[in-house]
This record gives sequence, structure tokens and C-alpha cells, in this order.
Amino acid sequence: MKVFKFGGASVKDASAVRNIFKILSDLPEKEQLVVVVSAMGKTTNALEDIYRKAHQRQEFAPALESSKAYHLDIVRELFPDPGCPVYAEVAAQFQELEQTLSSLQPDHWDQQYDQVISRGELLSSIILHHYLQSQGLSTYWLDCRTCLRTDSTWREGRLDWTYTENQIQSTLPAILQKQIVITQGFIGGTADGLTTTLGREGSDYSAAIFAYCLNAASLTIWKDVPGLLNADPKLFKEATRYDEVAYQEAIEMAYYGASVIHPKTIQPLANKCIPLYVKSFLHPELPGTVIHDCQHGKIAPSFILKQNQCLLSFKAKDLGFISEEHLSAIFQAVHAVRLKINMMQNSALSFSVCCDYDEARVQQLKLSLSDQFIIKYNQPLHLFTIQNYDKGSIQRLTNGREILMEQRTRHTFQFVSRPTDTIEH
Ligand SMILES: Nc1ncnc2c1ncn2[C@@H]1O[C@H](COP(=O)(O)OP(=O)(O)O)[C@@H](O)[C@H]1O
Ligand SMILES: N[C@@H](CC(=O)OP(=O)(O)O)C(=O)O
Repeated sequence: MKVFKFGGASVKDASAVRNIFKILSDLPEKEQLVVVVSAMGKTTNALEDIYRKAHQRQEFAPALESSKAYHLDIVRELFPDPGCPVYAEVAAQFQELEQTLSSLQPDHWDQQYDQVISRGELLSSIILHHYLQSQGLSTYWLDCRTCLRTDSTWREGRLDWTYTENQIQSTLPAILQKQIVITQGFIGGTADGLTTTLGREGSDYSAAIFAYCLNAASLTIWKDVPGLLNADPKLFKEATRYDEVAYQEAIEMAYYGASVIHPKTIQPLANKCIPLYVKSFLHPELPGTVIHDCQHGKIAPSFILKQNQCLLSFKAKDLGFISEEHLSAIFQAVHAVRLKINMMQNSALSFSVCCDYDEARVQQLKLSLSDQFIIKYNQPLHLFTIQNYDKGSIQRLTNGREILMEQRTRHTFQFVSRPTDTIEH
């Protein structure tokens, strides 16, 4: 059996949904398949905006109406018959969403976020399931919250692998004998029946969980790019495709910020040697990239940019050296506010970290450490990483930039700098 994952771009409008049917109908008839789908287009961003407004008691109705209209336009185009049950199911999703939004509690920001933001994947999977059925495919809509059990770490649910594996293995194989399973990426459920999310862009990870639990022959993630490239083509000219990449290299690329694959995706696949194909949904006939257990020589340098970074520096108030005790206090506080460190460096009197910028979390951190440290920060910044660097690739990227922090290991070169108008000079 195989697992396919379709991201937001591959369900962004009615013709994209039709294209999925085309890809699936080209498969051999007996192929057993789980299809994991993300929210349509930029729905998750739209829901975040609606949620923020609702939480701050601002007018959110127009933004909600616009998301509803976006989904309904797609539904109308795909289902000319207004009696099709998809209309009632989509309406019910929006009704429940409105109920949640109008009864928000002032606290529990992260918990309520998950209850709201998860609607995007529920909507897209319902629409895709009904469309594939209307075209003659036999599909089964699975509410993945019944299988993917997480703890209640809101916005970044941690998976209960044992429960999830048992649940998936005891329910799905029988269904897969007869039907294609359509389910949601990005979301899971707690033992109390609440919804969790797995971290932004987490649908790839969901697909890897299904592939792992079902011992799939492969996972394919369908993208708007021809495969895994050595850079984001939206930012770097002349990005080139890798034919094959080893698991470890792909883990590193995702970790450093290559947003084409969620960082947690590869590990479960590598543990069972399940190949991951990155393929173009626009050109499904092309080979794409395979990420698997392979040995090859040095691959072309890859260029990775993480935006919206912040450089924090900590100095002990007594002007003492940065000791292990200081570092321990800093790490505990960083962990408590859930800031993500991407690079760090220490000198005699100060310790610096580059992390994803989140104003509220940075302020919380400053508050919790202000007794011991003088804390300064600088943002917005860019973090560049070059894997498999050489002299030319470093020159190409650093040229004309002011570098605020830099680090080099045998394979990886990283630096933090201020944003400039163009990525390449
Ligand atoms: N190394 C890379 N190779 C290919 N695409 C990349 C890479 N790094 C970033 N991207 C970006 O990832 C995008 C596809 O991922 P994403 O937007 O998450 O798709 P979806 O939401 O449809 O799953 C591409 O359009 C491309 O701009
Ligand atoms: N919809 C979620 C999960 C996801 O993975 O989406 P995509 O596959 O479109 O990156 C998000 O945008 O974060």
C-alpha cells in the first residue's frame, strides 16, 4: 500500500481538486491508498487571522465570510447538484466554527487555536472525498482524530505512537482492501476528544505517521515544484532538482528550514526504510526526487533561508563569565516559553541565540530572566544555511551582506544577517 499527501497548493481551487482525481485514476486498480490532505490554498493563514481577531474581540465576520465564500465557490464548481450531501457537511463545519469563535475564553489561547485552525483540513478532506466519490472512486472519509492520538501540547501535539499504531493497524487494513482512505493532515486528537495540531506545515508529518504505521511501500508528497531542489525556486534563481537524496541529508535540509518538507517527516520513514517521493502534481509523469537509504558522492550545495529570525544576547548582570549555571537558566527559560533556537554562540561575557521571532514569547523570556541578565534583541533577521558548501557558494550568498553571527562545520555554513531587497546579490 502507498500513502499520498496533497498540500494546500494541490487543493487550492476546483481544477486542482480535479487534477487529484486525474492522478488517482491513473493508478493501478488494486492499489491500496491513504490520501492525506492539507487545508485548501492559504486557508490555515486565513483561519489564524480570523482566530486572532475573534480572540482580540475585533470584527472577524467579514474574514470568516470570505473563507466560507472561498470554500463554497469551489464546492459549487465541483458539485452542480445542490442536493449533494457535501453542501450540508461544509455548512455544518462552518456552523461549528462560528460557535467556537463566539464562545472563546480569554485564556487557553493555544488550546482554542487548535479547535479553530483544524477546520481547514476537515473542510478540504470532506470536499475531496465527495468529489472523488462523485467521479466513481470508492473512498472512505476518516476522521484522523480518532487514530492520531496526541498529548495536549497544543499547537504541537506529541504523538502517542503506541496508541496510534494500534488504532491505525486495527482499523485501516480492512477498509483499504475496498476503499481509498481520505484523511486530514496536520491534526490529531487527545484522549479527552479535543483536537490538536502538529505544528504549522505538519501534514507531511501526518502522512509519514500513516506510512510508518501501515508499513507502506512509499510515501509521495505532491508539490508545485518538480521535486526537492537545492534551493527554494521562489527565492533563488537557477535552483536545480536532486534525483535522489539520502535520508540524513533531507533531515538536515528540513531542519535548517527547507520548507518543502516538514522537519519531522523523514525520521519515521527512515526507521522503516520507506522511500519518500517528492513529485510535481502538475507533471506527475516526471520522476521527481526520491529520498531514501542511499550512498552517493557529495551533492550540489543547498541554500536555505529562514526568515523572521531574532538574535538575542544575554549578559550576566554581575558581568561574570557565562557559566554552565547561566546557560542552564537560559535554556530552561527558552524551553518554558517554547522559543525555537536555530543557532547559538557564546563568548566570555555574553551568550547569543538566533531563534524564530515571536514577540510575545520573547517578552515572556525577557521577563523571566531579567533578574539575572541584561537581554538585548535584534529583529527581523535572516538565517542562511549552506549545506555542502564550497568557496563559491559562500561568496555567492555573503556578498554585500552585513553578517551578525556566523558558524561553520565540516558540511554546513550558517550566518545571520539583516534582510536586504534581494536574496542573491
Ligand atoms: N529545497 C526546496 N525544494 C523545492 N521547493 C522548495 C524548497 N524550499 C522551499 N521550497 C518551496 O516549497 C514550496 C512547496 O511547499 P509548500 O508551500 O509547503 O506546499 P504545500 O503547502 O502545497 O504542501 C515550493 O513552492 C517552494 O517555493
Ligand atoms: N494547513 C497546515 C498544514 C500543512 O502542512 O499545510 P501544507 O501541506 O499546505 O504545507 C498549514 O498550512 O500549516
